Amino acid sequence: MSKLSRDLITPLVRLEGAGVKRGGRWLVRGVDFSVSKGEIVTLIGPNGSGKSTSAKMAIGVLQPDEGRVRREASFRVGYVPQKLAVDWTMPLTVRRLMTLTTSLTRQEIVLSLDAVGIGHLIDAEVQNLSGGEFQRALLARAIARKPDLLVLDEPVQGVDFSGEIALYELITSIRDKTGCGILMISHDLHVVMAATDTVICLNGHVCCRGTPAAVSQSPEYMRLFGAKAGQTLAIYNHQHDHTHLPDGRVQHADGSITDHCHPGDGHHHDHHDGHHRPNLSETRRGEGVGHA
Ligand SMILES: Nc1ncnc2c1ncn2[C@@H]1O[C@H](COP(=O)(O)OP(=O)(O)OP(=O)(O)O)[C@@H](O)[C@H]1O
Repeated sequence: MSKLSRDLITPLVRLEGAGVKRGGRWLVRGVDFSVSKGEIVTLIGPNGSGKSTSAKMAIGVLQPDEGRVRREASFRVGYVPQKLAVDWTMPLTVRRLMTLTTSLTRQEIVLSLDAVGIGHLIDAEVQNLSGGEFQRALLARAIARKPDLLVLDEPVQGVDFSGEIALYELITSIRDKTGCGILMISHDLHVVMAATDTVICLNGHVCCRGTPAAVSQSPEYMRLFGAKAGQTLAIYNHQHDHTHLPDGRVQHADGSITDHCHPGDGHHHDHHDGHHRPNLSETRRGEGVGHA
């Protein structure tokens, strides 16, 4: 088999029925997804639904307590964390931020900062960066490692709408130029990067998965957000047939409550085709559908 065709079919990472248990409680269970080279996978789901936990299993920071995670031997990860454990009372320049955990040459630092459009901020204090500039600095830090898999935990937090579009364009161009796989955690339940190949919706398990809708093509969407937004963002509109209650029980569409999900519920692994197809339709940004 040629290297190229092997690369196309061998995922960089694959989670198979993976779960993490802490203090007698399953944080996530039955998580199945993979990321291949050049592929963009976006995890969505409410707060506490297991997005970060699943991403941490993918990169090996957390070991699964059940199921398994297969990783391509010796692949390199670039990780943009949701939070950075930094003492913000201490002055810190962008240059120093780049080398907090890895050693990089000056040229590697300059090239990475230039690649994300903030080469001029190399000596700026991190505390003074705007939300968008800070996210770019974190992105530069991750791509400096020349990763095969780039993991981005909420890359657009603290960034306004036009900054969000610009960041998503940047992430897509990094994928196009380097061919790395991207695993992204989205802060939004319904709006994802249009270039996403697969959306995985988590709620303690995989509730549903699919491609983002081509809403971005609709004239109404373009009128609302402009043609540029349409190229960058897409709506993932989906409806679940059950709700996970805070105490771990499950409320079904008919109002009944059980300890576990029914076999016919929107679990990916209970469906014959393996996928619970989302209902894709034209929805405006911010118009939510009920999330289970
Ligand atoms: N080490 C741990 N011990 C116990 N519980 C944990 C641990 N780490 C995470 N959790 C819990 O696991 C659940 C999933 O957390 P996780 O951070 O994966 O969710 P998330 O979907 O990324 O959330 P958010 O959108 O708020 O970032 C949460 O209820 C969290 O409190």
